[in-house]
Amino acid sequence: MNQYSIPSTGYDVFFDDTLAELGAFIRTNRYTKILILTDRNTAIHCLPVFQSAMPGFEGYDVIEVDPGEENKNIDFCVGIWKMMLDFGADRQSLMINLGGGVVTDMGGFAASTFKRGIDFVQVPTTLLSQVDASVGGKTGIDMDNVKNIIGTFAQPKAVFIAAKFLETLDNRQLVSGFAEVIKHGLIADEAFYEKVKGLDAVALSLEHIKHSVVIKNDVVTQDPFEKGLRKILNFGHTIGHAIEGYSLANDSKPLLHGEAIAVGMICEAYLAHRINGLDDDALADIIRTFRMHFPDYQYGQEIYAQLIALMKNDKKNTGHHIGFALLNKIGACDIDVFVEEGLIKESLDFYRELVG
Ligand SMILES: NC(=O)c1ccc[n+]([C@@H]2O[C@H](COP(=O)([O-])OP(=O)(O)OC[C@H]3O[C@@H](n4cnc5c(N)ncnc54)[C@H](O)[C@@H]3O)[C@@H](O)[C@H]2O)c1
Ligand SMILES: O=C(O)C(=O)C[C@@H](O)[C@H](O)[C@H](O)COP(=O)(O)O
Ligand SMILES: [Zn+2]
Repeated sequence: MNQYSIPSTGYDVFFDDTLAELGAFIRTNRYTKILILTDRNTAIHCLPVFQSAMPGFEGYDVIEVDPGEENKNIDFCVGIWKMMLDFGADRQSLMINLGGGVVTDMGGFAASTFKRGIDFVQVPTTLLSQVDASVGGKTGIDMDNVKNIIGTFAQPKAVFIAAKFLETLDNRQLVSGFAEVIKHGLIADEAFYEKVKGLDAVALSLEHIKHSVVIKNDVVTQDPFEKGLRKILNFGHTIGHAIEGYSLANDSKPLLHGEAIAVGMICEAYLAHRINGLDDDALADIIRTFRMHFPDYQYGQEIYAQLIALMKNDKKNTGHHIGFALLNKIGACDIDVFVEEGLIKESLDFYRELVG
């Protein structure tokens, strides 16, 4: 039985630990073939939960990929497309993406391009994918450490959020997802930010998850193709994605997405303070919050050229100008703020000296 749902852009986001709505969706839609995309970890921890929620439902094939951001690329996508062919998927087939943001992004991309697009649903199993990645229809893969540079806007047929999946998620992954929860408060809802900023990620309740999704969904339903408002969801990501891409290429234990954008949000809060009216207290509060939850990231000035080169691929850029979404206060964010390289480097210095 459905406990709670939110209408999005032509589909619903269901919150339901029993996955009963997913069962009903499958029964009602009579797909010719059902494929479930997992990674190795969600095959172990989440597929059995899915199977026990749907006893007797056996008519599906499973495609399993290696876990992790380093595998969110065209090679794995080709592997997925080949498996879809091998399993005989046609245009009336359904792809169920059962996993974190890597699986929902790459599975959504693979489904939205296979035979020019087949139906897919998102069953997010990490905090990050529940509060952010599964909602809004951004799908994609990375290339040459440039994040999400190939992709589509493609809406799922539904999103099914079962918080019980989080029981097997490790603490580092929970905290990574918490970065996007905090971001949602910072860009759009000061009271929510105040409520969650001091919590432990493991103490987040279903209500916090729902509210975070409501904030994201409110933005993406107003601007599904990121023509304007939706860019606020990218606060922290111009610098954060560059740091994430750099870390993926260079670190033996790369930063997770949430960890990287936490660094990015501190740098971009600094930029907001310098040029967009964010006051001293707000900057200090944001720094305190992220440093309380996230590990410091050490880097030297010698990596700035690589970071700037990565930022030059940001999708919010216009011509040679690097685009940002910057807070003007906690709970409000401006878009299309273009910042020159000298000041971006100053913000990288600011973070480096802060953690140095
Ligand atoms: N499309 C969007 O709007 C959007 C939004 C935010 C982030 N993203 C993308 O999401 C990705 C990050 O997603 P993520 O943080 O979920 O990472 P992830 O998909 O890599 O999952 C993190 C790890 O947890 C494991 N895992 C997943 N569910 C589990 C469970 N229930 N129990 C145990 N282990 C489990 C995975 O196998 C993986 O090792 C990035 O690529 C980021 O760019 C997309
Ligand atoms: O949904 C959005 O829009 C977002 O920007 C959410 C981000 O948290 C997410 O990381 C997204 O994948 C970034 O998209 P990109 O277009 O900057 O690659
Ligand atoms: Zn993000």
